[in-house]
Amino acid sequence: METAVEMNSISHWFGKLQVIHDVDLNVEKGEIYGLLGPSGSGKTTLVKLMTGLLRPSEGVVKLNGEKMPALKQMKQFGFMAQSDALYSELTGRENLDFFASLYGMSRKDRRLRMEHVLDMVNLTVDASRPVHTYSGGMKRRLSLAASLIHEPDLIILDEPTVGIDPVLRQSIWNELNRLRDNGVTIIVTTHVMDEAEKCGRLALLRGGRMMAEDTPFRLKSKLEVSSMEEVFLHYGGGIRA
Ligand SMILES: Nc1ncnc2c1ncn2[C@@H]1O[C@H](COP(=O)(O)OP(=O)(O)OP(=O)(O)O)[C@@H](O)[C@H]1O
Repeated sequence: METAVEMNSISHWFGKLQVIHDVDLNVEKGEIYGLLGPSGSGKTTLVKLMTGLLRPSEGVVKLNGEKMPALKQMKQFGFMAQSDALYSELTGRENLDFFASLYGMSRKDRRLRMEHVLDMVNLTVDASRPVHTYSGGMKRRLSLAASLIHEPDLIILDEPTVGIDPVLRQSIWNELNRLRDNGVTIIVTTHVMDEAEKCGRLALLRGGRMMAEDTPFRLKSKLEVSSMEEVFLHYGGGIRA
């Protein structure tokens, strides 16, 4: 198996506060890897460290075997942050066109790809409206579409389905599974249990520490419990950091 993301002995401090404690993590190419943990456990910080948005105080991050930060790698992944980086005066389609242009896609590729990702997130009908008229969920969906516009082979999604209704959430997960089947690596942070259940492997975080890492099935069977909720409570709620 080839490794998409490798984190070795990662620790991170904000000032005097240590928020990540000696994390080792490997994400294989073509898997859906989840980071599950309560609020403040370090999920966003970890994904920012992966993407090179933050440099770790200690340790090494590699993307596709290359030490970060590396410009080439930074162009090759899609990142959907928690806060939407959209232009509210522009329409949905204009926003996507802008992001596509950053990646140097040709006009024709851009048009085809835009329509595809708009359809995927069910925004085709609303694509000509300015983003300031969108609901929170619509903005999230547009952000997701923007992170996929250049067909990246690694996508990192920070709580992608917050504010998205269950039907659409299901359709987004269908699309993520389809991308995975085509060899795309997906890293997703979540604190929603049914979403965690859909990941191939999961890392459970608590207080910036990796408490456990395995498939959802094995995490449950090791603890002899039947739900992810119980796993989450065992590692997240039952142990004080
Ligand atoms: N720029 C920063 N400066 C100082 N402390 C920070 C900064 N960013 C995050 N932190 C702290 O680091 C810890 C981890 O935060 P992080 O955002 O990574 O958690 P999270 O698991 O993503 O939480 P949530 O689910 O609420 O988004 C928290 O204690 C947070 O207050």
